[in-house]
Amino acid sequence: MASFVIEGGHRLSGEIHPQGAKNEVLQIICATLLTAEEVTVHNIPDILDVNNLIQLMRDMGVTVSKKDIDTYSFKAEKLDLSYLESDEFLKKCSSLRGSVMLIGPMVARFHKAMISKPGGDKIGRRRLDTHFIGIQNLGANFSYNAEREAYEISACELKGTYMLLDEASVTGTANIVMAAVLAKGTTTIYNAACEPYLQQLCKMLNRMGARIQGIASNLLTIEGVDELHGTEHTILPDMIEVGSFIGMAAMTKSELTIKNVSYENLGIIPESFRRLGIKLEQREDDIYVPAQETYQIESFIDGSIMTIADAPWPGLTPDLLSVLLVVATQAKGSVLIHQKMFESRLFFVDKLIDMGAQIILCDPHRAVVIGHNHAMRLRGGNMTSPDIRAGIALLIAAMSAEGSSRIHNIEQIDRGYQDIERRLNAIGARITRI
Ligand SMILES: CC(=O)N[C@H]1[C@@H](OP(=O)(O)OP(=O)(O)OC[C@H]2O[C@@H](n3ccc(=O)[nH]c3=O)[C@H](O)[C@@H]2O)O[C@H](CO)[C@@H](O)[C@@H]1O
Ligand SMILES: C=C(OP(=O)(O)O)C(=O)O
Repeated sequence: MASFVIEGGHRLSGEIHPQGAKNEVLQIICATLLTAEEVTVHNIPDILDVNNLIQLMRDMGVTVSKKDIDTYSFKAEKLDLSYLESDEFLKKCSSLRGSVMLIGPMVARFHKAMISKPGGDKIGRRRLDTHFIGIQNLGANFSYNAEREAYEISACELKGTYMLLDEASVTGTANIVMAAVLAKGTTTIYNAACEPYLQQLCKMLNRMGARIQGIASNLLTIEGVDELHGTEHTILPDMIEVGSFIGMAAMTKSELTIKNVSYENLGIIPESFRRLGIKLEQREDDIYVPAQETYQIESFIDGSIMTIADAPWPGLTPDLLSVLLVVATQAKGSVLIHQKMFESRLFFVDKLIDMGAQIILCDPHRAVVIGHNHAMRLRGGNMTSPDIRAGIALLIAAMSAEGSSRIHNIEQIDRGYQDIERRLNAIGARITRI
């Protein structure tokens, strides 16, 4: 397991470019299975989760060509269906959360799929009911093979229907949409998730010949078609990385320009940082964060203590709460961070408390942060990254801390942040991978 050694206290300056969005590209790559024709995808980030999925596609028999540094084409003309039943395939799926989204396209085009319990971060229970019930509603059968700890899914023909999802699951909605585009008749999905990841997926599917209406809303209507065609697609900048860089600039009192952020697709993210008192400006499609000696957390209009909570899009993504929490430790004022969706994502705060942060963990979902107003610097520490976003939050804490820190298990960070130490060192950080 690799580690980062971070020498804290260095200001950053200059420009940084966000990578392509991890959570979008996982959906897009799975969707390339829906056609026998070539799909070319630009702005693919070079990160562990994505590289593992690309390798899985190759193993399945998809012709994958690397056309440029961040451009790949996928041609799923024929698949090795026997590989999908192999122990190796099941093992690979179990270490990759995004692999669950193979079910929708596989059942739609090849009438069968097999999947082990998918991996991803250990951030609490992560149920798959929305995926399974949605695809069952379209006519697929699911059976659990206890010996192999895998689900076998089959369907002669999928038929469109109306469904009201029990929760607006991001990957669940993507899976159902990918199944429904080739189903007979019309599918209506209410309480659909509508993150930019999904908007991008639906737009790409429409370019491939699908008929999806209601994009960007929680009511999608999908008229099934017989087949889909090849297309080209460009992944949006990763909004979670953009937010992580805003937090990093504020914590290290740095002046930073985050380039080409696709501002219109950031939703409530910039405003959430502003509520912590962080100044940021939209300059064309860049975000400029000025160097700030201090930032003051706002109160609600009635004077009550600020709460920052996650919610399904267009609410605040849960993937940025760990970053917002760490940034609050150096703000002036107090804030309640309420992680409603996941139940084990806040436990990393004990590491911040060890570094000197003032945080009360009220329960697994809520933490009160009492900001130091930079009067007391965090101390460097020795810690392990429990999940991808806690990992980047700890990295931000270490970059702002006094002295040197060590973060273990940085594979968690590599899962979602491309070449992060090189990019941060280029703007003034001191991070060494060992
Ligand atoms: C590969 C990928 O794209 N991963 C993202 C995706 O995971 P993923 O699609 O797995 O997450 P889901 O949207 O299914 O659900 C996330 C968690 O939130 C809960 N939940 C969800 C919706 C809702 O309305 N109410 C509710 O409580 C679920 O029970 C679950 O515990 O979406 C999550 C939620 O934005 C993000 O953290 C993950 O980074
Ligand atoms: C939780 C995340 O990823 P995954 O769903 O892949 O575990 C994330 O990106 O913050």
